[in-house]
Amino acid sequence: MGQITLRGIRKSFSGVDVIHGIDLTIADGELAVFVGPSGCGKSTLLRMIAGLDRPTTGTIEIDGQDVTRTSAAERGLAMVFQSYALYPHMTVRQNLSFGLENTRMPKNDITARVDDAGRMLEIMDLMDRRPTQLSGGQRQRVAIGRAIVRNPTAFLLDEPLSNLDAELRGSMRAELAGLHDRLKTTMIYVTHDQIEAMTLADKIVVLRKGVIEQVDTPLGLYNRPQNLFVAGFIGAPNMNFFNAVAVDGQAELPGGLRVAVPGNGPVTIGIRPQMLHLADPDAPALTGTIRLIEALGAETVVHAAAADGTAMVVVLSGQPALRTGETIRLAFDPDALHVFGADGQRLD
Ligand SMILES: Nc1ncnc2c1ncn2[C@@H]1O[C@H](COP(=O)(O)OP(=O)(O)OP(=O)(O)O)[C@@H](O)[C@H]1O
Repeated sequence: MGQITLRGIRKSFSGVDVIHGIDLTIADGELAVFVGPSGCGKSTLLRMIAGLDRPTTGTIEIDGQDVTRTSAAERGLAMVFQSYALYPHMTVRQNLSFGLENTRMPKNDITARVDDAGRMLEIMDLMDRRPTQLSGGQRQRVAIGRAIVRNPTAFLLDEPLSNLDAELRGSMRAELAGLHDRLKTTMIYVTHDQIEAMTLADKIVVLRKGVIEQVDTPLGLYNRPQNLFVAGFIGAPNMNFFNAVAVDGQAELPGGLRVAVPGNGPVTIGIRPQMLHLADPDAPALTGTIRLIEALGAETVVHAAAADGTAMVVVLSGQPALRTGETIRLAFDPDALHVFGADGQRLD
């Protein structure tokens, strides 16, 4: 089991509030990702779940038991950090078994667990090496192995891949997802990288300034962001935003294109760069002047500016014949629009 519930969690450091009241349940077996910009409180939240920090107010439950005042060691959780924190003077095998040697576990059982983890992570041939003789990816595997051998109720991972280069990060991400599929143990994973969050998570918790902005599946966040912050944070390149005024259920985009929108008064209309395509010559269109073209082969990223100066980014498939300085005329499916009110909340 490994259900984790946070109720009314607040945290202040020296009188400054950094977590403003968080209620959240992570189901048993779920892979939840905390994502948000630097300083939003992801690590602080994880450290409180781990028992390394105390909440100022609120309670933390694991499988229905209040553990708010329980020590880190007694919570049955395993934490993996960005800095692998391996013991440099010990071999890989010793690093893996060390945490179990202080328990009453028989030696044979320890060896069996360490071998299981070693096989799972494909590091059996590295067992006699010391951390300095390992690559960054191998070290991170050992750090994860050290968490696995403890057979924890849940894994808490704080930016575990951020020391690795982009390619290795991608393959380790896939390995972690595979590991979670096999172990089916609750995992909470902290990252500021929304692509990492999108590819790994069952559930994403988007944080900003110590507040939860939205909790949803990756596609739930992508398809129906509840506010401007989530809309702008999830998805790459970022969503395009146009300020407009809704009158009688209609608003005008740059170029004079009228679209149906819910509500009245000032609105922000969002369209993802991938949802735009070139308009037919005579059709009404969203228009802008092309500033920069990035030809990536399979797709072309066009940076343009509307007449009022609003920047927009368009991802077109293939290699359309476009030039900087030209006007680009764009169309989209009306369902692709995201409309937000003056308070930044989604309107439909
Ligand atoms: N021990 C501490 N004392 C004082 N302030 C702290 C302490 N730990 C964290 N903070 C503050 O709390 C806020 C949240 O920090 P936290 O490390 O949780 O953010 P984060 O989302 O994990 O950021 P990052 O992605 O940069 O690691 C920040 O403003 C930080 O300066």
